[in-house]
Order: sequence, then structure tokens, then C-alpha cells
Amino acid sequence: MSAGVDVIVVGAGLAGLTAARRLVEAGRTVRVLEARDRVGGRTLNHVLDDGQVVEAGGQFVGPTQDHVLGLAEELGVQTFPANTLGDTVYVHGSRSRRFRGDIPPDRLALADIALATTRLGRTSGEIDVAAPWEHPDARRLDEQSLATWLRRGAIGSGGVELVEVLLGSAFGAAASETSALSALAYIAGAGDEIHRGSLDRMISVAGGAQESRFVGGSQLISQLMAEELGDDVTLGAPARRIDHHATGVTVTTDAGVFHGDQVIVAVPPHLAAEIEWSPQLPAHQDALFRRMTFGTLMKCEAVYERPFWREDGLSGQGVFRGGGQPVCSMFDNTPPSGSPGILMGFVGGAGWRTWAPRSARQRGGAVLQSFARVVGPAALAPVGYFEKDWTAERWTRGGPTAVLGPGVLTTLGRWRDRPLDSPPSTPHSSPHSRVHWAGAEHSDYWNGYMDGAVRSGQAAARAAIAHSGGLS
Ligand SMILES: Cc1cc2nc3c(=O)[nH]c(=O)nc-3n(C[C@H](O)[C@H](O)[C@H](O)COP(=O)(O)OP(=O)(O)OC[C@H]3O[C@@H](n4cnc5c(N)ncnc54)[C@H](O)[C@@H]3O)c2cc1C
Repeated sequence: MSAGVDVIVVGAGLAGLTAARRLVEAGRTVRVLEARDRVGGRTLNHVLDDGQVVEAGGQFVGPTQDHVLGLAEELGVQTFPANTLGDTVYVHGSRSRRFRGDIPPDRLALADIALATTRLGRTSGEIDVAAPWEHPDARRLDEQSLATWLRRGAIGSGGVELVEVLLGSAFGAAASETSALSALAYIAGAGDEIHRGSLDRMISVAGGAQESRFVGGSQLISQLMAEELGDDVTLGAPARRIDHHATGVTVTTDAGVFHGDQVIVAVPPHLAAEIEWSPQLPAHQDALFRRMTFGTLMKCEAVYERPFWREDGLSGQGVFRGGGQPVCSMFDNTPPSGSPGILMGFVGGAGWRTWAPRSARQRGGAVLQSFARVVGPAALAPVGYFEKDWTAERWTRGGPTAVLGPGVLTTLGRWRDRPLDSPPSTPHSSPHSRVHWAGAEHSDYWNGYMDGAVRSGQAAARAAIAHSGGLS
């Protein structure tokens, strides 16, 4: 067994590394244990032939995401605007239509989409992000899927399909898979303590969550934090078991056994439930974490000598409604230098289910056909192509975040962050006071996003410091 530290941090994604960095700043000793042979978790830089990087995981940031933006600034990582110059293209059936803004120009579905966005905006505005289950209508909203709720509000299938398209890459799931309450809470969290969350901020590029990207790729933030932490980070160390004693915690990994006064667990909740806990997690919390499985999402990216679509007045952004396309939305993912040109498509939810099992060749061909519907036939001849299926990642298993089905939030949601020995004291609760939770799924604001991950890491560090008697 290694010598003990003040706090063990399990997971070297943005949340875990942020927590560890804050703890070191506060004079604590830490040991970060990471399952993979790299840091950054759901952020991952793909290195191009010329050494530039492009993001294969989380990438966009925008207004009110001040926690991740502040962290990046501290580390000297700059942002640059995602490309918004030019027209976006809406693909539906055999037609491709150019438009400006974020709402596709579908005349038949326009009334439905207006109704849907109004309802989503109004009801999400009533939700307390810290306790969505307290909404007066919480039970009814939680027992139905988002799709059912929209349809019951007299919104036609065109409107439901378009909401799915708009939220597709944010959820990696169909509107029939997530509870209405959970989707509304997610929207309510797309803001901060001052700016109320909104659908508009969540789905927009300019002025919204897709507004900017990080120079050097988002994984750079984690890589720089890990560099600062140096030997305090151990890679290739999946936590298999956590023992909570009266005097501390012991974490058993493939790379050894580690002892600390406290532990911050900063891994996706469904993976935290796979760790062997002694004493066991309270049954409610275990049940919640096991139901917080991730959406299904992959990113497919094609490389071109230059972003040729920009010359045609196109932004490279495309929105696809139904019709058997693998891609639900696509973006210009060109690095800040301006070349090579990169197009990135999300294949998520229903599209993922159809296309993920096909051969890489079949899928790649279909993705390029989707791109061609938006930027023309030149998309069919890339100089490179790569894809990342996050469901195949052992230490993530899906993306971008947890999808809560009907009934989960109202019955189990309050157990998300509960210090395990705090009230309500039930026969199922057990003493785990030295355990703190972090990770994007543990944040009220920007839950499931990089900003939520950083917020949660900061909060967990504060909790660990408070537990050990405040600042040293
Ligand atoms: C395809 C995709 C696109 C996305 N797009 C965006 C975007 O544009 N903007 C945005 O803000 N967010 C986006 N996200 C979400 C964002 O990437 C995540 O919310 C954020 O990176 C999560 O950070 P985290 O530290 O909470 O978790 P993670 O990044 O998942 O880190 C958890 C870490 O724990 C490790 N781990 C797991 N189990 C164990 C174990 N037992 N022992 C030790 N280590 C373990 C993992 O290997 C991982 O390194 C996207 C995600 C995906 C997958």
C-alpha cells in the first residue's frame, strides 16, 4: 500500500483534475487515479497529419460557461469562434435548403416548432435546477417521455422530430428515451445563477453553447492540469474497490492500493456504480447511478485540403431531419489556422442505432453522402476520415452524458450528490462521509457539459477542504 494522501481523486477528466488542482492550491496532498493511459476523459484531441489537433469529444463552449472558460484562461488556453459565417443547410427528404439562424425553415413544421420551443422555454423556466422534483407538476412530467409530453401539447410529429434534431447531439438519445422532466431540467441548467437557462442558449452557435472552441483542443486543458500535478497522477489505474474506514479510505486499483483521508469520485455515475464499495453504496444511490447510463453518440470527421464550402457562402453547418441519414447535425470543425478543412457530423440516438453496427466503410460512405447534401459533391472526396464511437470506450460507454428515462428523477434524483451519511437516515444509508462526488453529471448548471464538470470539481474540492477543517 502506498503512503497516504489527504485526498484521492478517482478519474482524470476535467472534473477530477480541477478538484485535484484546487486541493493542491489549498495545500492538500492528492493522488489522482485514472483508468485510461491518458487524461481528459470525454475530451480527446485527434492529431492530424500535420500535427494540428481537432476535437473528437467535447469541444464547444459559450456564454455563461464561465467556470471552464475561467479555468482555460488560468492555464493560458485561448478560445476562437466556431465558424458561423455563411448559410446553414436544412436537409429534409430529397431537399436541401440554405438558411440563416438556428431554426430550420420548414414551413410545414414551423408552427409546431414555435409551439414546442415556447412550451419547452416556459416549463423549463419554472424548474429549480437544484431540485427539479419539487416542480408542482414534477410527477406527471417525469412519468412521460419528452416526445409524449410534446405530442400531448398538440405538437405534431414535425415539431417533435425537429426538437429531436435540435437536441440530438446534446442528448445522444431520442425524445422517446428521456423523461420530459429530465429534459426540461437539462434546459433549465443551460445558464448560471444569474442567467436563467434557455433552449436558445443550449442550441445556438452565435450567443449559445456552440459559440467557441479551444485553441489546441479541449483536451489541452486536462493535459496542462496533469502536467502541473506531475507525479500526483497515476495512469492505468482503474479503481476496482473503495473501502471506507473510520480513519480514511482505501482505493484498490490495477496499479496498486492507495490510502487517503478522503476520496473524490469523478467518474461517470454508471461507472461509479460498477466499483465494489465497502460498505455498499446506499441502495437508492446505487439504483440512481445504474440508471444514469449515457446516450449513444459518435463523431465522424472528414478532412479536406481547405474548407471549400466557405467559398460558396456556406457555414459547413447542417441540420438533418429523418430520412435514414446517419448524421443528425454537422459543423465546420476546421482548426483555427483555417486549414485543412474539417467537417464533423454527430451520429447519435436513432441514427447511431442504425449506423453503428454497419461496417466502417458503409458508415463512412453514408456520412460523406450526408456531408455532400450540405456542402456539395466535393465532400465525397476527403483526404482523410476518422470517427470516434464513444459507446465503445470502456471508461465512458456512451455520450455526451446521462439520459434519465421516465420515473428516475422524481424517485431517485435527490440521491445524486447526497453525502452518504446525511439525512434522511434510513436503514439503507451507510457512513461514507469521506466520499465526495464530482463529474459533469453532478452539476446543477451545464449538467453534462465541460462547464458542469469544472463546476463539480471545484465544489468537490471545497467539500473535501471543509470536511478536513477548512483552508490550511
Ligand atoms: C462526443 C461528445 C461530444 C461532446 N460535446 C461537448 C461540447 O461540445 N461541449 C461540452 O461542454 N461538452 C461536451 N461533451 C461533454 C463533455 O465532454 C463532458 O461533460 C466532460 O468532458 C465530462 O468531464 P468529467 O470529468 O465529468 O468526466 P469524464 O471526462 O468522463 O472523466 C472521467 C474520467 O474517469 C475515468 N474513469 C472512469 N472510471 C474509472 C475508474 N473506475 N477508475 C479510474 N478512472 C476511471 C475515465 O477514464 C475518465 O478519464 C461531449 C461529450 C462527448 C462524448
